[in-house]
Amino acid sequence: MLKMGDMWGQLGSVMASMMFAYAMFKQFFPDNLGDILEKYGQKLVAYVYPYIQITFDEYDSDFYRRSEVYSAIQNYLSTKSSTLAKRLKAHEVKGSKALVLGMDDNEEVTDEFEGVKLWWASKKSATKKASFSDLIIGRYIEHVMKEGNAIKLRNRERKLYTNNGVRWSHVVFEHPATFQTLAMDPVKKQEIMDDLMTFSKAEEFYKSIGRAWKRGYLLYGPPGTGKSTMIAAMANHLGYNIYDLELTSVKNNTELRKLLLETSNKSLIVIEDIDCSQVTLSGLLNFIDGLWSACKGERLIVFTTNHVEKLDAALTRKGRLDKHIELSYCTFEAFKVLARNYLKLESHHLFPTICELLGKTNVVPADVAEHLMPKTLSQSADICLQNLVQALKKEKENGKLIAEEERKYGKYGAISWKCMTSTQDHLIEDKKRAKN
Ligand SMILES: Nc1ncnc2c1ncn2[C@@H]1O[C@H](COP(=O)(O)OP(=O)(O)OP(=O)(O)O)[C@@H](O)[C@H]1O
Repeated sequence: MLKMGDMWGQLGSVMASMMFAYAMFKQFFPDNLGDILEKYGQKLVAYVYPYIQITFDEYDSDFYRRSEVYSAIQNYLSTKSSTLAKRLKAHEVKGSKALVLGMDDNEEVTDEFEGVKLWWASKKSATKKASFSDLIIGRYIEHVMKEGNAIKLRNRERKLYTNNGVRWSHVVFEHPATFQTLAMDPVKKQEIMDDLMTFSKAEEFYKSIGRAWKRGYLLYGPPGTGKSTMIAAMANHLGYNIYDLELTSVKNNTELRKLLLETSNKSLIVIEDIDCSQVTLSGLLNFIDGLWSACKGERLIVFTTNHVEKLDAALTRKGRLDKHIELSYCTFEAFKVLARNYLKLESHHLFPTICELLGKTNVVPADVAEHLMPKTLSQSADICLQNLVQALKKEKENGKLIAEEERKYGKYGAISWKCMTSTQDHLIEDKKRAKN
């Protein structure tokens, strides 16, 4: 499929040239004035002709390989789809997720940067010698390079690595989760997105303070609250690969070191269910800390646990891991995201009832999502919401019974009883009947 956003993804010519000029001059001078004036000498041209033209070759003349600047420009122009060229070329690009369209030779695209209008054109033939200006070209090209490389990163095919012993193998990572579809408190969500973005752009900062460019997150919360979903959303947000490190198949520190040194930059290293591992988390962190200096580039390391209370206190104290994120039971705000995802609903007359019930129950987003997922093609949103209301009412009743048990038999008696309720609902019914 051809993607509109990739319209300018390929300049598709032997050479790309960039022309820019202050917009107001463009109104007073014909485009070919430069050629005319050039006949009368460079000095006169520089004095009268307001355009500056810079050419970027597709191939590096010394090494005969494709220029990185050229491909960053291609990526940058791929977002300038608002100014469509009339003649396009289709290209298949290695490592990119879709076929892209680019402008044909001698087509033009306009851009604006800090109030200056610029024209990009693709040409087959070599253009005349470039003249440079310090005024904006440095900053503009820096901007094009930065944006172009970021776009390339977002578009690249990403990978999910898993280890079997000391060997990484990978599949293409195509998890659809995004922060938009993640059900959680919107303020907390925005804070995490900002934190990730700040980290991904902080190379200079980390360098200036003499620290490795890495950040550690701890995600904790009951099963089904979205820890794995958040990891996928993080990787999609940043355009990073994921390394899912299975610690149980790593025999010793030498193996761990080998695996970690093989991870690439712009990656997210995940260690799930750390509370179930033989390795202590603080031991692992000490080891990793010593290792990072050998790794170039940025890495995020994410630990997950269902039982934060089991983790070493030395680890959970501030400063050991950069960010602790609790994923919790479904709130009404989180429910609204799920209703939007699954039922395309912004409001419904059952929403106030659901809001009240969620306030009185501990239900994880995975269970709410399960009820919102239509069971048949014809199942309506009304039925899904009614099923959810029924399930929440039942959960509320269970909660009341547990509180009662807790009063009678103490906390631990009630907890073991709660464990039974998830699989043996009939026992609750029996208890209820016995009470009546
Ligand atoms: N916060 C959430 N937002 C959106 N979907 C969610 C969320 N939490 C759970 N889900 C849904 O429930 C499914 C299971 O959630 P997920 O695996 O992310 O939970 P988890 O906390 O990682 O669980 P576990 O601790 O058992 O690994 C997901 O595939 C997703 O469909």
